Amino acid sequence: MHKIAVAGASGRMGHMLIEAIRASQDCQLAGALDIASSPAIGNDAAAFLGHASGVPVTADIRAALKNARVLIDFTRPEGTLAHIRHCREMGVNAVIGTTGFSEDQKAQIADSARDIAIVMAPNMSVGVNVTMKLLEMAAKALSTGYDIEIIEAHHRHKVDAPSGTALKMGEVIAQAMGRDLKECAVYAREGVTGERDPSTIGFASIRGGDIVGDHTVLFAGTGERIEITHKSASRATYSQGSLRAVRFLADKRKGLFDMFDVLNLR
Ligand SMILES: NC(=O)C1=CN([C@@H]2O[C@H](COP(=O)(O)OP(=O)(O)OC[C@H]3O[C@@H](n4cnc5c(N)ncnc54)[C@H](OP(=O)(O)O)[C@@H]3O)[C@@H](O)[C@H]2O)C=CC1
Ligand SMILES: O=C(O)C1=N[C@H](C(=O)O)C[C@H](O)C1
Repeated sequence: MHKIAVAGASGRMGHMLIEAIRASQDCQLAGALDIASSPAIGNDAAAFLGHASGVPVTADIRAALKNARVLIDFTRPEGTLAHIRHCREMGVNAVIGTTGFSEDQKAQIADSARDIAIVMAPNMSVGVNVTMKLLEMAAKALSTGYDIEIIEAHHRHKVDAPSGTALKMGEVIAQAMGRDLKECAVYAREGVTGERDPSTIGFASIRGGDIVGDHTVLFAGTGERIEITHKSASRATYSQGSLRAVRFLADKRKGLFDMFDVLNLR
């Protein structure tokens, strides 16, 4: 049985994960963590489902990790970093779905992976990760003569932009084309921008309503354009992907992995 603690237990993804763990045959909820200001603190972690899991939501990270073998964390970068420090001390592996990390924060996570095993990915869905492979192939074949624009749309509550998935798509494309995303990304356009530099990769973010997560990469050439699109209709794909990552980590002691490793897409 995979004994799992969930951070951000009363968030959108926290609820999806607790539901998915409850429905699975091989996973068990072993801890539920949220920030001290959360109204869920002290409640049963599955109360929102009308069930009793016997696991209370706590703001005490060490209490949440005490009976767990792995932490699944979909919170905020500063929260994830604090949680991972405790995972490292207590020898608990981690699945990180949080997005919006700085380069320095990513380096801190990579350092923790010298002592514990971590799967970190901005998108846990199988479909998105397969889409990344399609993009790699398209980018190699369309490396000249096509302008690349990445358009993403998410719900009104999302706090980071561009999405972690859009940034990862940009990295995959840039790498396939021998470019460095840090040098060629254009995140905003306004006013007299001049003509488009063909070496750039543009990003556009839309926020509204309850859009779960849409990503389109446009390869715009002369006389034709190719659009590769993924649309999420439910967060269940993210929670199911996270449980696949938990199973993947079961025999791992240390190292930093992503969903390409979990899904054998490398
Ligand atoms: N990798 C993937 O497949 C996916 C990644 N994500 C990412 O996961 C993250 C969470 O998304 P979502 O569930 O929609 O967000 P929510 O805001 O619904 O949930 C976040 C949870 O974390 C808690 N939280 C907020 N700040 C902190 C903090 N500083 N420390 C600890 N906990 C904190 C929130 O508590 P409170 O509500 O009380 O503030 C809440 O319980 C985002 O970064 C998002 O981009 C989302 C979906 C899929
Ligand atoms: O915040 C979200 O909702 C999502 N965030 C992830 C991202 O930033 O890429 C993944 C998914 O698109 C949903």
